[in-house]
Parts: sequence; structure tokens; C-alpha cells
Amino acid sequence: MTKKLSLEKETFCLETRNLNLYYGSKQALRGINIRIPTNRVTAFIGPSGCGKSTLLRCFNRMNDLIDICRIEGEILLDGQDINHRSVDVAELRRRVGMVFQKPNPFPKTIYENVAYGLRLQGVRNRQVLDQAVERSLRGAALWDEVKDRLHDNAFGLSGGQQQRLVIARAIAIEPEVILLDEPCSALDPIATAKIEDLIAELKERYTIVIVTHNMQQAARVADYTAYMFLGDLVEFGETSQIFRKPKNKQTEDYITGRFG
Ligand SMILES: Nc1ncnc2c1ncn2[C@@H]1O[C@H](COP(=O)(O)OP(=O)(O)OP(=O)(O)O)[C@@H](O)[C@H]1O
Repeated sequence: MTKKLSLEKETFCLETRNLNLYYGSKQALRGINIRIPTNRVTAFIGPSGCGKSTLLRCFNRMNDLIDICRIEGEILLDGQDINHRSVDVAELRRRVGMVFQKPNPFPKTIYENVAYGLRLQGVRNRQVLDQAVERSLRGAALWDEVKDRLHDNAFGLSGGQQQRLVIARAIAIEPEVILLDEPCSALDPIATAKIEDLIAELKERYTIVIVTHNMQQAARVADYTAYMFLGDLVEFGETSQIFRKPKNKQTEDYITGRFG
């Protein structure tokens, strides 16, 4: 039996308070207040350009890389403002990992892709690395497919395998949160199904936030869903409520395909 979810009963690891974001003079996020439940899957949905990826990127400060981007308001990780000047951005990105639309393995072996973050942290011990690589590949449901070719180049993997490899690379450094920006949009239905199964497993240990264009995917994988429109967070709630009984007319029109 599926467990009844309720936002009131959750704990929250990420939160935004009155978050506004501007690209130059153009405002892309408007007064966003959202709390992301710990060890759940939260999906951001909404029409193209509504700000889903922009909001996702705020959570590990990927927008810092965009010169014209400016934010107002607060973003809290475990209650701490991630934009405070004392925050080490590399450490933040270790705690809040990110997987992009197109699989982006490094031009290295499968093993070295997964060991990469640990080596950056100074881990040299072969046994420790071997164990972490195996644990992460198992965690990303890829171990059985690659255990005999760990020292082959990662580019020899299929797109779906590469995406799971990138997820293994993210979990190797034991993040708290994994941000997924349309992780299946470059994959076929079978590879997509594997990633969706994996997301369901990963939430046991990590908080997952996923941007998806695919409403069926949000309905399948997400515990909670946020509907965004033109930079506003229109509605946020349990996925089943958002899809079956949206409170907002705009959400209903989008969900039922009358618009967008
Ligand atoms: N680097 C950037 N510079 C300027 N404007 C940007 C930049 N990135 C995004 N925008 C603008 O911010 C708005 C929100 O974009 P964003 O990519 O977050 O939307 P989205 O909902 O993820 O869209 P999509 O579903 O098409 O990926 C859009 O109007 C977009 O053009």
C-alpha cells in the first residue's frame, strides 16, 4: 500500500524565501517561497521558459556562472543561507549534486568517472576508491552492466548507461540532494524507465528535485509537484492532488492540456 503523504508532516532540507531572480533587467523568478521535503522526489513542471531550470540551478548556485544573473531573497540548505559569503561553493555543490539533460561523462574510464570527486577530495587509497566505485555504480543500478569493463572509456556506454554513470558520479561523493534537470529528455523509453526506477530507489537516501517537461513522468516519479508559470510558483502540493484535484485554475488548464 502506498504511504499517505502530507506536506505538513515532512521535514525540509531546502527552502527559498521571497526569491526573485533577474537575468539583466528581465525577471525570471518572482517571489518564490518553496520548501523541498527531505528524502522525497519533488518535480517542477510548467510551460517552456517558466523558470523551472532557473529555480533548480539556484539550489547549488549554478546561476553564479551567469554574469547577468542576480538574486534577491534567501535560499536555505538545512537552515543555512547558501549565498552567505562564508559558504564554500565547491562544498555546497558536493552536498547538492546536479545531473543535466544530456549525459556528460568525462573523457575517462568508467572507473575514473566515478572516482573523480573522491580523488579531488584527496582520496588515494585504492581499496577505498574501489569500494566507493562499486557502491556508487550499484547505487545507480549500473554495476552489473559495467563490472567487467570498468577501465573502458565511458563514451562507449549507451546514452542511458552514461546518464546512470553520471548519477553514480554524483552519489560517489555522498550528496544530500540530487538535482535532475530533464534527465531523460535525451533517452529512449527503456532507458527512461530505468532512470525512473532508479529515482524511486535513490529517494531512500537522497532528496531529489527533478525538472521535467513530461507530465506523465512527474506523475510517475514525484511525491510532490510544483507548477510554475512565467516565473511564479502557482501551486505546490502532493503529486496526486496536483494531477487529480488542482486547486488553481491555471494548474488545471495545464494539466488537462488546455494550455501550454
Ligand atoms: N542564461 C540566461 N540568460 C538570460 N535569460 C535566461 C538565461 N537562462 C534562462 N533565461 C530566461 O529565463 C526564463 C526562464 O528560463 P528557464 O530555462 O529557467 O525556464 P524553463 O522553465 O526551465 O524552460 P524549459 O522548459 O524550456 O527548459 C526564460 O525566459 C529564459 O529565456
